[in-house]
Amino acid sequence: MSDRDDLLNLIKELAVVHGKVILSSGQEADYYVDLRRITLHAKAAPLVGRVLRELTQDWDYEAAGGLTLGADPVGTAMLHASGGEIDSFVVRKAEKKHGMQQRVEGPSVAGRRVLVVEDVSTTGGSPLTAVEALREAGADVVGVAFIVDRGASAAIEAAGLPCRYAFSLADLGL
Ligand SMILES: O=P(O)(O)OC[C@H]1O[C@H](OP(=O)(O)OP(=O)(O)O)[C@H](O)[C@@H]1O
Ligand SMILES: O=C(O)c1cc(=O)[nH]c(=O)[nH]1
Repeated sequence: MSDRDDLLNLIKELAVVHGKVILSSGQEADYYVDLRRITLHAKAAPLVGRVLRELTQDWDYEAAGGLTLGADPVGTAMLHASGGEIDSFVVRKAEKKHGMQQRVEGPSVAGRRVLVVEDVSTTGGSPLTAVEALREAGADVVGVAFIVDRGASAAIEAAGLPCRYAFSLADLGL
């Protein structure tokens, strides 16, 4: 079995939760894909890194990350995966008020080509918030990549950014 097959099986087994939930956007839904159960899982996290590196292997970027918290272990998994050295970064939901007062944490992204990642995206609001903060920090955003697309890829593309994802809702049987 491939890394992609192994990751898909783990997501189906561990992360799909049925029942009424409120999503980040305020929308109501009948199921949740809790990918923190995957991105923080000993066996699944390395698969996330390899699958997203493979998915974006023809894109030229020097660092990967996104809006905290869902994106954080995705960027870190990619940093640890083979395929050439990349950094990671964390985009805070708001600028830190003390210390270095950064919105984007990690090695500087100014003047560098970066990839925005997410665990799962529904509206595109979270990755597009990260894109805006990264551009303000002087980064060149080359594209956006998710583990699961819950419908956001059209909004990302409408904003003029290429978007790729490892799995659709149909892949998950949802
Ligand atoms: O913004 P959307 O494109 O619709 O995507 C949904 C967002 O919801 C989740 O995070 P959540 O807002 O629950 O916050 P967390 O990462 O801090 O847990 C997920 O990690 C995405 O960031
Ligand atoms: O839209 C969201 O907030 C959302 C949906 C989902 O399935 N999983 C998740 O972590 N967030």
